[in-house]
Amino acid sequence: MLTDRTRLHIALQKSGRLSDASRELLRDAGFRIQSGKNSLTARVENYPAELMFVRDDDIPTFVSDGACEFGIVGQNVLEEFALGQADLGYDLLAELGFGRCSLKIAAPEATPYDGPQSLEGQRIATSYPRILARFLERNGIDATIVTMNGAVELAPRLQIASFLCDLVSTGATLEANGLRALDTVLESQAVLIRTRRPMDDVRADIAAGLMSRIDGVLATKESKYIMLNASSESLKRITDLLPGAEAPTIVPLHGRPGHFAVHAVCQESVFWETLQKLKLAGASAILVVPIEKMML
Ligand SMILES: Nc1ncnc2c1ncn2[C@@H]1O[C@H](COP(=O)(O)OP(=O)(O)OP(=O)(O)O)[C@@H](O)[C@H]1O
Ligand SMILES: O=P(O)(O)OC[C@H]1O[C@H](OP(=O)(O)OP(=O)(O)O)[C@H](O)[C@@H]1O
Ligand SMILES: [Mg+2]
Repeated sequence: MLTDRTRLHIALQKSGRLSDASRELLRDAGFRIQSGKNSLTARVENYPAELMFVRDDDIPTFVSDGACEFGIVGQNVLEEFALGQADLGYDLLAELGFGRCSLKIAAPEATPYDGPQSLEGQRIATSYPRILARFLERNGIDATIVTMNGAVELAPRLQIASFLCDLVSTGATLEANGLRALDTVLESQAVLIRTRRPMDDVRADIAAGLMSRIDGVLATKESKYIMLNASSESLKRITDLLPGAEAPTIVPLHGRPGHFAVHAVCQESVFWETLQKLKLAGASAILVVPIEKMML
């Protein structure tokens, strides 16, 4: 099938850990997606873009080759791909905040470990041989890498290797297999990538529109609108405490001389600790509300 060159193509994982959150991100950006889960492609009804549902391992290749202009993939998969390339064919545009996991060295509970030197001369099973090879090289360790495509946690029981290097999130899979995490090789989350292949002007415009909407969604995810009251003496201390807020709006409170309402967009998470500090600094009637849309 020839792809439609007047539309953008976005590669997403078909079914797996990143599928739902990838679609949700696009929906939050206002893109209406037509198809159900079993189709291999879907049109965006209200934007000249088409989604291609593929295995996550293929996403870096499709984007580098320009078959898809954009892709959403885990940094672990992207890094493993990149380490096998002489030149990169994509740019990393944004970290998306989901699909967080770590690539960790693990071994059966009783295996002693005093840092990477304990791996010297050992066999380590992994689906990420290039990332593991870099970790070993950086630590000056000589070990044998055994590449497996899945079920890496079984390697010690099968006596294929005494250590493994695999993705860990909650640690439940390691625990269920009598394993313990020993070292972190890579921290990962889903990222948005764009091809380095040149686009014609029309598609470059469509791509810029898509990016601006996604940037908006990412900015609103962390951002909150904060409102509070403060006296003139506490204003400076309070505005200094507002996380990631530029130029708050400060207006006098009607009928309360020397008192002000402070409104600000905070572009970082607002934690309970921050609210407590604001209160101690003299703020009252503190409200934190989510922001639905933002265009920067
Ligand atoms: N336990 C986890 N928690 C959070 N994110 C994870 C976890 N495991 C993996 N991920 C992230 O999600 C990505 C996809 O994981 P998944 O297990 O669905 O991949 P897969 O089985 O290789 O799928 P595919 O069929 O597309 O090849 C991983 O590459 C990683 O970035
Ligand atoms: O630390 P945890 O929260 O237990 O998560 C880790 C597990 O999650 C991933 O596999 P997944 O469940 O996606 O299945 P897969 O191996 O079939 O891809 C990963 O490969 C680990 O096995
Ligand atoms: Mg895969």
